[in-house]
Amino acid sequence: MIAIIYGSTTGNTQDIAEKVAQHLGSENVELFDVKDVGLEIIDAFDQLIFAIPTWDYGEVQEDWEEVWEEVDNYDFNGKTTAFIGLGDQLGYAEWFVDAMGMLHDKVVARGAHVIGHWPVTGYEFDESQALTQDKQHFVGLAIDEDTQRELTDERVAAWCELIQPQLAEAA
Ligand SMILES: Cc1cc2nc3c(=O)[nH]c(=O)nc-3n(C[C@H](O)[C@H](O)[C@H](O)COP(=O)(O)O)c2cc1C
Repeated sequence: MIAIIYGSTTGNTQDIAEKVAQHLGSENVELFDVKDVGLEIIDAFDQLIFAIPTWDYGEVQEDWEEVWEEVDNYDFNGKTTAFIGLGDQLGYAEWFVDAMGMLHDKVVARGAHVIGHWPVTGYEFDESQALTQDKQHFVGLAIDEDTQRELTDERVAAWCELIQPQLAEAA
């Protein structure tokens, strides 16, 4: 089973988490709102997808903020992990999907095996904390419901196809 753990203030990240669950097959996925369940469920899953929007100029979303310090208490060794970040590349071009990068860095430091890097092609932003070292990829799926909503469905579908074989391998 795959756990998708999300936080969402205005519902966009929840929508994307649900779309990803549909693509991966609802029978393979359990969805958790971090506001309701916290992080304890991490221990019960070896395949995790974290979904997090960025708020307030490069800050993590409020429900993630509540559990932020606790992330460091978990051991992610042996866990296959992917990330989804929501943001607005025009309105917040200097902080685009920063929170995804911040969460990624914490989880990687605790041993996670990360899958699902996603090309920066097709996005326009100035800076992001969620880039790989060569700056050619995001560390996970970047979704912009504010300015590129029309691209969301194809991005979600393509990203799910990308991660699905790696999830199957890890299962
Ligand atoms: C006040 C405010 C601040 C925001 N700050 C950022 C930001 O720093 N970086 C970014 O990429 N997006 C930013 N956004 C855009 C949100 O991340 C985006 O609307 C996202 O889809 C919200 O997800 P949610 O509905 O799951 O909370 C901001 C939006 C608002 C309204």
